[in-house]
Amino acid sequence: MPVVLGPNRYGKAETRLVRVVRDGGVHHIKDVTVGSALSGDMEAVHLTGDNAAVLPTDTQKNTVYAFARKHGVAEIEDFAILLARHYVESQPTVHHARVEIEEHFWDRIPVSEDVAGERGRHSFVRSGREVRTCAVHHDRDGTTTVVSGLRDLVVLNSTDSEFSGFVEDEYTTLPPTKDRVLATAVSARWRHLPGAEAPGTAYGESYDEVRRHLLGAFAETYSLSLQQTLYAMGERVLNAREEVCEVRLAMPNKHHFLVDLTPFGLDNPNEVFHAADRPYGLIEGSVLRDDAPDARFAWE
Ligand SMILES: O=c1[nH]c(=O)c2[nH]c(=O)[nH]c2[nH]1
Repeated sequence: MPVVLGPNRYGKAETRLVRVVRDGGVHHIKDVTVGSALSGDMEAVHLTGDNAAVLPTDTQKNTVYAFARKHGVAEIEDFAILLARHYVESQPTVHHARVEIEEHFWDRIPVSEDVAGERGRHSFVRSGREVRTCAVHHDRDGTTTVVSGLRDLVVLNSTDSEFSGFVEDEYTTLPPTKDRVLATAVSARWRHLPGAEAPGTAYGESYDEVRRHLLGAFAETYSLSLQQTLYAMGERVLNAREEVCEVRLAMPNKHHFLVDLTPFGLDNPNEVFHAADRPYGLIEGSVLRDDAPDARFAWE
């Protein structure tokens, strides 16, 4: 039976890079995980083993470290754009590059003024914060797409959440509730309008603001379902941030079940919960401007 090569890409996944910037005794660290995936004239390597078109994944890893030294790592989107364009522009056989980066936050460990003054400020504790993400594509036709995001942003409302009025069939046992705990770990990705990748785009400020609006909408929405909360979060970002044209959210419903304490002669007025970890509801959705331009490969 005749077979053909389908879509393919290759690259180096999860290159771990930590960069230390020294400002006298005050140090700053940037901790990122970089993945690159290239595609283009790759028929020969798959069909005959001819590697002439292949920029080794080892070289891609080295490029990440060399670029960190040459260009620094400021906003992850800018670093990803730099790398993606470099692969396409320097390699005739590479037609398309995807670079994804995750940033892991560190907090400074407070030290007493005496120690800080004498020995500097160079101690950090890994933050319990979310992970910041981005995925950049650059294509030989000149198109660059930028998707920013975050994951593991864990949030909880201890009231102002209901879930009732749902379909009940012969398998339904869930009691309707007018007051429940609503908790989730938000994964959000947002697509920047084309052109947003122009140098100088303030990705850091954009990130902080989108995060602020996601949290604000979660906290301020009286929730009738996680689906409704998801939409409100996406809508808030789109109304507030003109550089964003689409928001995709994935939110696991981290169920909190009221524990039955009657065997112990105790009541439980919405106070003691079992925080279950699985299975969990998974609510996913996209919210976009009605005039959002075609996403092309942005989400791939
Ligand atoms: O917000 C919710 N949406 C659902 O679709 C659902 N289904 C369920 O069992 N609990 C919930 N909660």
